[in-house]
Amino acid sequence: MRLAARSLRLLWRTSPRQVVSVSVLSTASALLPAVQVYFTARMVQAVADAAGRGAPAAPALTAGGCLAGAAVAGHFLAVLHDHQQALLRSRLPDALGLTIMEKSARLSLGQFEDPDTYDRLQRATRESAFRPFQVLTHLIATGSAAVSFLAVGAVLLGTSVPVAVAICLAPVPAALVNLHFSRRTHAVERARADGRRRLTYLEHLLTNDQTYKETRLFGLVPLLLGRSRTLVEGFHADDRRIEHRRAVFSALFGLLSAGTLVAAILLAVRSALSTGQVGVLAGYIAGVTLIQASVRSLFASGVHLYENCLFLGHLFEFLDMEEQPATAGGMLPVPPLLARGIEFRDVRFSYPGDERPVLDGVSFTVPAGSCVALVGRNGSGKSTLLKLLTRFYEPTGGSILLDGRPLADYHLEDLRENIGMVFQDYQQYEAPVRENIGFGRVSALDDDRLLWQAAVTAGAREVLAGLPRGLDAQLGRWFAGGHQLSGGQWQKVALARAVVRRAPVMILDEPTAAIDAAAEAEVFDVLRRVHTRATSLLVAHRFSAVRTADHIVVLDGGRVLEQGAHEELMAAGGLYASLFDLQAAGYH
Ligand SMILES: Nc1ncnc2c1ncn2[C@@H]1O[C@H](COP(=O)(O)OP(=O)(O)OP(=O)(O)O)[C@@H](O)[C@H]1O
Repeated sequence: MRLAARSLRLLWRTSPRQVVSVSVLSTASALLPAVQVYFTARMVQAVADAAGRGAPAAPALTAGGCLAGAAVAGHFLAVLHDHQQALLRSRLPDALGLTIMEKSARLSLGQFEDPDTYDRLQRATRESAFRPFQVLTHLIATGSAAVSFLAVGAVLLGTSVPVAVAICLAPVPAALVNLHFSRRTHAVERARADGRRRLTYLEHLLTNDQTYKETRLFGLVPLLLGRSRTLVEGFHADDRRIEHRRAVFSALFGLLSAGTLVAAILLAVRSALSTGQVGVLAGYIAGVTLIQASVRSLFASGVHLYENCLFLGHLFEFLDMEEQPATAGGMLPVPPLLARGIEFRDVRFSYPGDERPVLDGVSFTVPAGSCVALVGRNGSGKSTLLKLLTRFYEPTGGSILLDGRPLADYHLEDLRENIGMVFQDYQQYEAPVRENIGFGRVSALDDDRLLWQAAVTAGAREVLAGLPRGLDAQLGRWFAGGHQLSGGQWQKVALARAVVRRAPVMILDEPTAAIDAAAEAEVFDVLRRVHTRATSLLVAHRFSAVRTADHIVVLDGGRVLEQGAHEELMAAGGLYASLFDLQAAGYH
């Protein structure tokens, strides 16, 4: 009931007008069977009286007219009902899709990196497309069936109470069978969350332009299709088993109601034969059929309502997920220029649900206005450190200080607004160049001069110059007229996006990995000249990039192994020197 009430609230918020009209129209339609029974009995009796005893024909015609009127009203009510229902059906999935997007926007990166969130998100997305609408439909069907049942029951009350009771109880066993199988279906669907996720991933691999080349070149398509088929067939085999058993049990128990119906009709015929009241018999036959139908519909829609509410629980489970706690921070604004810089003080970190320390007492300083490079083997914790600096995660120990104050003292949104960042896995927005750069500073989306400046600083001048519509050229292949850039060109655009922010803190995670060596040197040169006052943290594997930094910190296994200027580290002959020599040897 709680779920049904919550579903109704959800529907109400989406389209209050349609919810009211569909409910009113359904209730009105539900009263029609009682009207039908009443006037059928009146009409048949009046016809019998007119034919047998010469009574006037007018009452028969009036009752017939009312019956016809009820039929016409029923027709219009059905048309209106279908119209309102169609409006609701077309509106609901999109509105709920938006609700899911809004909720997703409030979740943390930690939640997004957790497979459990994906299970919930996927179930919520799947269910939101049609379940709330079905909840409403079945709720209305249940209500309408109850109204019909009571109304027809009231008309029939004068006939036979025991038969009416028997008719009402007959469908109960079949309904219980259905209830049992609804629970089974729900349990099975819940247990296959992992399989569903795998199937979605396989679908992504097989239907995505970015995965096309690898999957075709490595000949993975038959393998991936085979795996998808196995999963789908497994799901269908389970569903088939449940549905077969549901059908067999429903058929067996349904016989009970059919038997009762036959018995009730025989009773009615016998009683009419003894009293001669054919009108009552006609009303009785119509009523028995209608009451049987409404009781069956009451239980069937009740069971469906229950089933849909269970599934809709998935949507609520997602909507109820705890929201990003990190938004709770201090109110301190970030200064337009750092005075002291950034200090990592004994920073420790493990990912949620994983005991292993990824950062184990990291301490170093990025003095204001300087550029510090983070170097280390794959998996040494460089990107994780950046996730902490941007407060996508909180350190499990130690602290990060910005101008001497813990990060948590700053307003989270303000902190992020004051960081210009190029991510290792930066986005390639299927949007015009203007937005690909301007998303770094939404207020500058229409400021062509600023966007061009950022493009020039990031070495993307030629990229733009080569596009027919300049800033307004669409990028990517998803939408009409799009231009596909090369990997390096995309990266320059991503760099421009970070530059346009004009932030006091710049974080560059492999910002030039895809850019050719000549362009890389130029990019760093311009960056240093333009961003003389920004405090920067640079992660790079290429030593040509690392050498441009003022200070270098070498991470290994989540600890600072060594740090200093390039020459100092080379002289020390440690990991840095050996990695540098290894890379230099590659060029000889
Ligand atoms: N979301 C995550 N959940 C659990 N463990 C993670 C997650 N992201 C990274 N790790 C683990 O944390 C460790 C450090 O990863 P990180 O990405 O910080 O390394 P990195 O130094 O940036 O590596 P690379 O040079 O390959 O980019 C790795 O062992 C990785 O498996």
